[in-house]
Amino acid sequence: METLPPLQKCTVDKFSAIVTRTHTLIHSVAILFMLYYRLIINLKEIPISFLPYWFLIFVSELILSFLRTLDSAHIFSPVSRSVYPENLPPDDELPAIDVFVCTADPIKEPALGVMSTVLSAMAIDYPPEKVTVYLSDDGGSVTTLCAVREAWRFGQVWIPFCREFGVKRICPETFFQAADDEINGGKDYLLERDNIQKEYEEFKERLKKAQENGGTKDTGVQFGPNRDTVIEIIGQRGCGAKNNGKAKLSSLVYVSREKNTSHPHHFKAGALNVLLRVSGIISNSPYILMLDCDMHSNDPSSARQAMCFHLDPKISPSLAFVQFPQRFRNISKNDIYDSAMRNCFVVRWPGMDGLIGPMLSGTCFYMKRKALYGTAIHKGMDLSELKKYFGSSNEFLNTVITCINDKQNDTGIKEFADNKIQEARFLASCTYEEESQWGEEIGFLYHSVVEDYFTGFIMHCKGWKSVLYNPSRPAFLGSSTTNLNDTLIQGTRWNSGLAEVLFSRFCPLIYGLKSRMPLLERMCYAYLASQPLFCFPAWFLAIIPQLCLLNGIPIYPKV
Ligand SMILES: O=c1ccn([C@@H]2O[C@H](COP(=O)(O)OP(=O)(O)O[C@H]3O[C@H](CO)[C@@H](O)[C@H](O)[C@H]3O)[C@@H](O)[C@H]2O)c(=O)[nH]1
Ligand SMILES: [Mn+2]
Repeated sequence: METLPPLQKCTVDKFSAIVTRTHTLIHSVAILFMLYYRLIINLKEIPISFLPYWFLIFVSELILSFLRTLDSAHIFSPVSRSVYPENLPPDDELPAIDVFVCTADPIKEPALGVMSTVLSAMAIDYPPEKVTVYLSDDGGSVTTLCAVREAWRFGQVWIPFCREFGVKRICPETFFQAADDEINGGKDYLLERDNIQKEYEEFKERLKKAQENGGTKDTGVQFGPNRDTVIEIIGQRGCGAKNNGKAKLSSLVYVSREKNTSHPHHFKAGALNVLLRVSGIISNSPYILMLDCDMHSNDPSSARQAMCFHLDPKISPSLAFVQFPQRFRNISKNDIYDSAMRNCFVVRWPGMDGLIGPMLSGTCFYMKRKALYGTAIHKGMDLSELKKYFGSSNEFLNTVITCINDKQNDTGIKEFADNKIQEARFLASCTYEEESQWGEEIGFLYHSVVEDYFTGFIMHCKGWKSVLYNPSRPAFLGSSTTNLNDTLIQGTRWNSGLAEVLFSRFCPLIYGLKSRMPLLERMCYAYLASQPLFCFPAWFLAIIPQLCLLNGIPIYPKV
């Protein structure tokens, strides 16, 4: 049998595994000694008034030992991966990709940053007719709608420019800010660069005006707290005007779902599920790249890198998503709050990658659409069965059938009739999900505000796998929290979301056991879900030893 050239390789990092396992062993022995000391101590010798202190310290030590034990699973067998995109099938055989970009607040997430993400997504190195970019605007803002129209206009010159000169920094904002543009072009390049820079300044100016006027008056739509769906095909496989029409552009779609204060909107998970349905009837691509609006693409080759995993027949049948690490461009020198989250992306995720896969991390991942459609769905189901899961739109159900039969459209948007827009609006309405399994079994799950963690966990429980790919050039770059206030708000949200999972029937240690998730992977999920418990030892150990010291109460053995 002919062997195909490899698409990807996975290497176990043996040295790191030995070091970390030895460290875990030594650490565990120390923990056992400590627990032994607490247990053999004769409580009768301790004055009654000291007992509460002893008890709280002991509880803290137990919680920390428990967390430490769970944590050790992460580093059991770290792996690293490499890809060979040159071995991918020819462009016309590559599968189509939908890109989802989410924005929610036009003030906190300024239009220029959001449009940088949109433009960088449109400029990825992939056949443009196979890419459809969707912008979900949960803020329902006229400014964003105007801005995305302007972005399409600027894209007509920006994308041909990136293609022609092989620009890697495909986000215009970072391209023009950087001192070195990584390109060794001649006079032609410099001239063109100057032209594009002028166009970029004008584009920024137009965005600024749109922001000042609250959008221009001729948008033809009205937004408010209770508002209708707005879906607009901003551009459909257009051609770059400045390149004699040679360089094609991917399609761009704007979606602002219906909002009504009497219906729950389920935050980002709700927005993503609307995009899943709307994109289903527009382009129905088998793979989806998800990006937060502050996370732009920094390397055009990420799509091909991800396809090296998704198209590898050895791993692809059970592969749900390829996660890229989140990397940030605004990290301060000392990063005292670990806003870069190196503990996840550098240490824990590569370790989980050696088990059944890293957790879903909200943004920077290429997901297989089918994996979001639940495991209860199988080939041969009829429309009435599917309706119970996916709601009542026959048009959408047909796209689900195409998806589960692996017969998806590989060419992005084909033709787009007005009646489809009507159907798309119906799919984005706030009542569509009633009497369906959206958010329960289908799509992104609503059980927790950390929808990424929870959706990924359930996928792994159902037998799907994931991989982490960490290229040397960051594939995506975003902005992280940089001050204590924002870090605390974000931390509170994450921890309350994790607590929702920990104290529910989905508690990873129990639910994972029922669904036969491997023990080490279960421990990793349980570790993250148990993060909120850290607050108890943190409080107790920050207060009690000091009080005991001042009052002459011994809580540790004499040395
Ligand atoms: O109702 C909402 C709320 C948020 N978002 C978007 O969701 C993204 C993430 O929200 P953000 O407020 O920036 O949350 P972070 O804490 O920074 O996000 C991290 O944590 C989230 C929850 O786990 C993940 O979804 C994200 O991908 C991950 O980057 C942003 O693009 C928002 O615009 C919506 O679209 N609708
Ligand atoms: Mn964010």
